[in-house]
Amino acid sequence: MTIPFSKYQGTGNDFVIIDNRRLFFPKDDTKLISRLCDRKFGIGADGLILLENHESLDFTMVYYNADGHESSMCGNGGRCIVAFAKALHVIQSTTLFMAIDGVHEATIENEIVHLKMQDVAKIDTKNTYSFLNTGSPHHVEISENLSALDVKTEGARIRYSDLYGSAGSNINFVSQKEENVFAVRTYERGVEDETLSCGTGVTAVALAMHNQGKATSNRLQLQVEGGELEVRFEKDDTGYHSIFLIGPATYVFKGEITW
Ligand SMILES: N[C@@H](CCC[C@H](N)C(=O)O)C(=O)O
Repeated sequence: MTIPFSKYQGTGNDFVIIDNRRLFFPKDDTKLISRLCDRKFGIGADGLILLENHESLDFTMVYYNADGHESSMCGNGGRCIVAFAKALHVIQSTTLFMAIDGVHEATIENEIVHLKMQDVAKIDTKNTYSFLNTGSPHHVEISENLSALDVKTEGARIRYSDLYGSAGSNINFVSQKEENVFAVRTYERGVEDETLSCGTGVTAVALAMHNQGKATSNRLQLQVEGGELEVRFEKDDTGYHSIFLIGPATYVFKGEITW
């Protein structure tokens, strides 16, 4: 069997992306997917994404974490599949596509993708953290010493705690740099490690910081280990809407696996 693939990254969150419009990919083969994502025994990636046909929209995005299991929305993966769809000539510079959390609108120009995220009506804020769903579940917590933090150990402790049960959560640690600028490090569920960036994660951080009154603007800069992202949004009585995740989505290389 031969599987052609492309590798893309969005601020260092990296993905194997496969054109599955002919539905040839064995979608239930968890071992194969985790092997392809393995950094020593495979191509290496935080996740694998399939691009498939959709009956009325431009395409469907199917997202798997590096552990081989299909998961909830991936913001950086969403930006990368838009770049991939453009390279395949499936889209030009604007698109509407389907993902697990519903329809997404996006534009791409010079590798910069503006991806519309799902509306967020509810943010649970406790003493030390906020929890919200931006397409994937996110715990957001301020860290006094972000650069020295052992994100893998501390993230795993919270992810597997009674707080989130068997479903778990992604865990984001945040440090405020300026009024509307935040540094973020994320432990990703399904990768079970820190990644260099998480799109739904920085979206959650931006909304949580605004909701807690720590940010004044509706355009926040998020510094992640792999680069910089921007989140824009509107807020009214129903919550946060018109949320956009903005940043680069970059082609890395392509190849094919044969076995
Ligand atoms: N990398 C992602 C989030 C991917 C999903 C996450 N690991 C989960 O299972 O919830 C992003 O950029 O949003």
